[in-house]
Amino acid sequence: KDKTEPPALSGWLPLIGHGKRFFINGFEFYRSFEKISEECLRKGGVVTLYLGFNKVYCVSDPDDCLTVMNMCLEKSMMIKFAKQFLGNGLFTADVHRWQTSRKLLNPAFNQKILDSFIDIFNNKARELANIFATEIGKPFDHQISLRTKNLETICATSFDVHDSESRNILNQYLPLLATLVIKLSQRLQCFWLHNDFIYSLSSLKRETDEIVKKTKVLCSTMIKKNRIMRLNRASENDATGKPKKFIDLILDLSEETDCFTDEQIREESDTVVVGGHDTSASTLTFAFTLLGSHPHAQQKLYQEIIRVCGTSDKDVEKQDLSKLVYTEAVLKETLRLYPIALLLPRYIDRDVKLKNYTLKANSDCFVMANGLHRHAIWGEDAEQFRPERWLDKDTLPDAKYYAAFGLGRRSCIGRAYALMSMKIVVVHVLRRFSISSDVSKMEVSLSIVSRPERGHSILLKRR
Ligand code: HEM
Repeated sequence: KDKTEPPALSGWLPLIGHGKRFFINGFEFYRSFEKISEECLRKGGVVTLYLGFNKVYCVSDPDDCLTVMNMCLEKSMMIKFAKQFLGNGLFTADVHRWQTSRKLLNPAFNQKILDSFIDIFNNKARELANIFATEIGKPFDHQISLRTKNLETICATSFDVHDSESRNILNQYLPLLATLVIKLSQRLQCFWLHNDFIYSLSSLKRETDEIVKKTKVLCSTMIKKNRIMRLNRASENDATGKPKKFIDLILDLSEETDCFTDEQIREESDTVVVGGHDTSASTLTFAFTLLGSHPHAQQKLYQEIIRVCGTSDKDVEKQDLSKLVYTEAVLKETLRLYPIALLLPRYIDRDVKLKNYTLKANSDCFVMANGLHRHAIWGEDAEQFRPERWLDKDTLPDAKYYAAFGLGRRSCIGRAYALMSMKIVVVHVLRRFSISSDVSKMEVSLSIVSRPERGHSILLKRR
């Protein structure tokens, strides 16, 4: 027996390996990965999982997670399934392409441009609170309006979408994106469809192609509209030195360099929309459910909000954001307990030496954010929702072990965007309503990202 090879996960079966742990519904899939990460932690932080004959390493030891993420920038074959839709956009791109695109697109997410979005963030958060106001006094599923508003926000900050035609596009976009995520997750879970040839013969491929086609048309229409508007505005952005929105930056780059073809602009645009709306919507759904079940934390949060932003309905201002320390702690703690990207899949392109084992080249690896976030480094209360842990620098583990936005160089480009926009939503909602809920009833499901699926409803009371 090769002592450098990590121990196998329990429950291996001939031919299918651990495939049974995948071929299940979304709730069971989430639960399955909770169990895998528990076993992984018990067995020392690294285990091997087999999907048919394919080997996938699962890693949750903090230092080993960092080693993998620093050494391996290539995404695993399973992430590349999403290329059918996102092509060589940042999230799915091969490393070589990714390096160029990431450098060119970083400026679309810098602090200066984020600051210019503050009015949009405030307006959208206020609209959301107005929708919540119609639901007072009865339990309701806040996830639906969060998804809709977040999609509107990401599109309003990345593109110019103002007229009724653009709004019409957005209405069609949301259900198509939701269906696509389900279809891509189905391929991930049916491990025999990981083989490109078998997949090419499947009805799932044909159905997915159909939805991809429709989604591409919507995004391309939005890009075309922006191209025309940009021509009409001439080079106004350059003249005034105003920071460029994502779409203006990428259209300029496509003219100045040969880095982005029309299809690549579409791929990057869809990537930003997909990466930017559902993740924040799920995080806020978790956060409000957790706050509703932890009145003490909610009260502390409310006190901070009225101290920094006041009780009136005025906008959150730029200088308020850094003072919303507990608000940020609540969001980080939510993502520690419920990381939206439960798994960070990487391709192991060379032998990777870990503390006790060696991961062999040409295999896949899941860096398990849920295991890492519940590791002993977080203390004995790692299972509990305790935003205060973020305020105590003496006991808080090093920031490099927090994987909610990924680890290492290939982490989330929208991290600062996400924290800023979510803080503003929390202020607008908490200032107007108190929340109650029962997180013990919440069931989480995993389809690409994790999301609350049942039992997460909240009850609002006007303050
Ligand atoms: C709470 C909100 C968010 C969470 C939890 C989140 C999480 C993540 C994670 C974990 C990754 C890395 C995945 C990996 O290593 O395999 C990632 C990548 C990415 N995210 Fe986010 N994200 C959020 C919000 C956003 C927003 C608002 C945007 C856009 C405005 C965005 C755009 C992206 C993009 C484009 C990538 C790919 C980056 C690259 O490979 O260079 N995300 N995100």
